[in-house]
Amino acid sequence: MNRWPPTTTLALQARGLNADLGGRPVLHGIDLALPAGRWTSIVGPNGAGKSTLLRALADLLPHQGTVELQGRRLADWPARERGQRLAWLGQSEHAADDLLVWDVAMLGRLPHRGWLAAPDARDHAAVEQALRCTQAWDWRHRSLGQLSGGERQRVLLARALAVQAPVLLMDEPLANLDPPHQADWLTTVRTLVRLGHTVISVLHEVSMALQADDVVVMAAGRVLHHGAAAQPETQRCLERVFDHRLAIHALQGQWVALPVLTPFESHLRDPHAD
Ligand SMILES: Nc1ncnc2c1ncn2[C@@H]1O[C@H](COP(=O)(O)OP(=O)(O)OP(=O)(O)O)[C@@H](O)[C@H]1O
Repeated sequence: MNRWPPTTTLALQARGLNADLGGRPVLHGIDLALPAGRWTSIVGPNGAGKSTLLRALADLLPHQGTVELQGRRLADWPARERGQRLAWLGQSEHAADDLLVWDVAMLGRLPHRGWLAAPDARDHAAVEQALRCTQAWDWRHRSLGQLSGGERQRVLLARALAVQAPVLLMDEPLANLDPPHQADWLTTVRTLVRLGHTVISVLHEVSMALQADDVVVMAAGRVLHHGAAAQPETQRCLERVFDHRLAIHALQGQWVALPVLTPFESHLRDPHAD
């Protein structure tokens, strides 16, 4: 039987993490140990604090408490080394519309390049591999502003992949992606994990989140549960945190979350009534 938590090294560890937004506490003393070489999904209702937690883990947000990346406090890593080890894909990221797709992906190589140094062959190879992986290679000469929402998301994903970091944090990476590209993303994540990378993603699609090795369930700025996706305790916690408005079923060797419909009086009024 598989034991959980797995006895492995940690990619990221948070201790006593608190964060405020707009003067309001949003994260409340979060302790979290995220194992290396696994894919962890962070799931919870709207406003639970998932994005805030991810941003705090990436040190993109002022916070109290400590975060360690590969056993060393974030603040103690030289910026460049940290940038090589921790890649980030944010939610609805803004990037300059006039930048070419190639140049956006090349931004992922900045932590690997010397000050004002031109990209070398390794940078070119990493960018090409990332753009091909997200099937954005054919648009490399187009500007970001000429792309649809999903195409743009694939370029931003390529930028994160081009870093070739051992740890990847992704907030809503599936936003705007059609089903084939969601499936491609899944394949990419599985491949990265097989190669020893750590992936931590915030996902709204619970069925997709259940494909991960582990799931962190959040509500109201706290971690309610952290366990293997296949564990019954994890799945019951997910059903609970969404007020039993979804039910998790086994289907063809995968876990799927289906909506639970309850009869309720509609807030929509029939304009022809009366
Ligand atoms: N700039 C801000 N100022 C004040 N409060 C904020 C700000 N940004 C977010 N919040 C609040 O912080 C809480 C956590 O937000 P966060 O975006 O981390 O939640 P989330 O779990 O990622 O939500 P969602 O599933 O809707 O993306 C929410 O209650 C939200 O209203």
